[in-house]
Amino acid sequence: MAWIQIRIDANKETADQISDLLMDIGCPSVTFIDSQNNPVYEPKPGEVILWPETTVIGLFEATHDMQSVVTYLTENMSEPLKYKIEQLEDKDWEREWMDNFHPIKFGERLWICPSWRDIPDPDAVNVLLDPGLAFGTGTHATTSLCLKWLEAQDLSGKTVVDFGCGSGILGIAAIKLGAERVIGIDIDPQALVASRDNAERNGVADQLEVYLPENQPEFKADIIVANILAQPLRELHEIILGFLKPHGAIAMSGILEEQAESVANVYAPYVDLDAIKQEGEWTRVSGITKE
Ligand SMILES: C[S@@+](CC[C@H](N)C(=O)[O-])C[C@H]1O[C@@H](n2cnc3c(N)ncnc32)[C@H](O)[C@@H]1O
Repeated sequence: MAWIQIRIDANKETADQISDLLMDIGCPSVTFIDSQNNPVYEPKPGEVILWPETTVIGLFEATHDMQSVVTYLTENMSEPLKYKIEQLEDKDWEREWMDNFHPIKFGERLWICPSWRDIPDPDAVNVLLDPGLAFGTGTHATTSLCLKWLEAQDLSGKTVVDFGCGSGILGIAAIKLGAERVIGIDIDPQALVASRDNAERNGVADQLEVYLPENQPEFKADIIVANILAQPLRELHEIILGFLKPHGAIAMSGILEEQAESVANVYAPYVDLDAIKQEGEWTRVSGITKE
């Protein structure tokens, strides 16, 4: 497959924002390089990039409309966009990209493994997921916070909602950790396709249902995990809490450190909240519903 990349000048303050914006528009691979010369680097969950001058590289299929990428970044960035767009030689790049992704462990027993790598521990709970598929691959701190929370729950026989399912990574992990049924909900139809494909690849398709919000059926779940953003988490709190049975467990991420208190305040009347958990600049708000 042919590829095209956008190289964007960034710094310590803007690198994460640019990475998040690229992921928002479905960029299948975001990497950082030190503008002063260090090798290509995929940050670990929650890791903060420290180089003063960083280049953020977003990779797209060659047919992608790069003008729409530039427009989206320009409209949403806090600083003027400085970038270069380059066509890539296929083979060398693909090799380098694949070399950069390794299985990642979350908690005691959960691994997210790219399909081209050996599974480090066949007896562990292994989710196969390729970083080439957008919408969440475990390398982002918000996904990591949710995976660690799920790994610590007793999911046996439970019904779980994956709200903002993206790649389906959280729902698939929940099934592999013991959940009986997962309902994935996303506003993006492509995310529903990706979730279904990934569930099939992991042999759990018969336990995962996916819906657009307007099509979701009536149901009550034991657990909900919602990795979207602070604003929709606040605005949709009645809908989100409405999915849960009494004393259901909820974990939310996609919440920046400075937004955590405002999300917690909205949920506090209905949820006995745990201590807020943080990775890098991202947080997780979780707890058990009071009724
Ligand atoms: C950051 S991704 C999370 C993907 C995956 N669950 C993870 O943890 O890596 C957020 C997902 O939420 C979806 N989303 C955003 N707002 C939503 C809403 N109001 N209702 C449902 N899904 C939403 C987006 O389309 C996107 O797929």
